[in-house]
Amino acid sequence: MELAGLSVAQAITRVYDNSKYPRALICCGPGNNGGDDSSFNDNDLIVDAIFGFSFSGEVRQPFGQVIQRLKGTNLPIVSVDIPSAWDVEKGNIDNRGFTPSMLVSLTAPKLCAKHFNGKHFLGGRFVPPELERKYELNLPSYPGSDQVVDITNAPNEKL
Ligand SMILES: NC(=O)C1=CN([C@@H]2O[C@H](COP(=O)(O)OP(=O)(O)OC[C@H]3O[C@@H](n4cnc5c(N)ncnc54)[C@H](O)[C@@H]3O)[C@@H](O)[C@H]2O)[C@H](O)CC1
Repeated sequence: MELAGLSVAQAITRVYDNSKYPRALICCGPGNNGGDDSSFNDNDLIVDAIFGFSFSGEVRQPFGQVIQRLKGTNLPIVSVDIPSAWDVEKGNIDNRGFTPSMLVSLTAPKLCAKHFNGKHFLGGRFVPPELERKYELNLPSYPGSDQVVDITNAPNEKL
């Protein structure tokens, strides 16, 4: 989990210069995808760590209010693993969620990432090679000791 968090931080600093975006609001949910909450005011960027791959169905309260606020914001949103309220496989069905500016997929992109066209990083550099082979994950190479790899222009069928 710490390595996943490091990946997210590294991906954000690649795209959002810390001098221009010094304050980030981290929106966290009840599962492993997050664990914190704060105010929307006085921030430059929002990190959406509300729901990850165990999200299903329609958003239950009190999270519905948070998703509505995120739908209305003009601030850039960086989603962790899954844009919250998106169907994990089908994406933003019935426009229930928002479209983030950037997505940091962890371990491997989930099917919903096929419906995302913004800046896309892969993080979570902790998959043992034998598991990668067993599940035919076909993960891209991480440069040097980087914790993230930019997969914005990677063809969907290769992920
Ligand atoms: N397991 C791994 O290999 C790794 C996972 N990582 C991160 O963990 C999340 C998945 O975590 P998990 O706890 O399984 O699920 P969520 O974070 O999605 O939280 C589930 C949480 O949400 C509630 N919930 C589900 N549906 C709804 C709904 N419709 N409305 C309201 N609330 C809902 C549910 O009850 C639970 O409380 C994964 O995506 C990664 O971000 C890391 O990558 C490390 C490796």
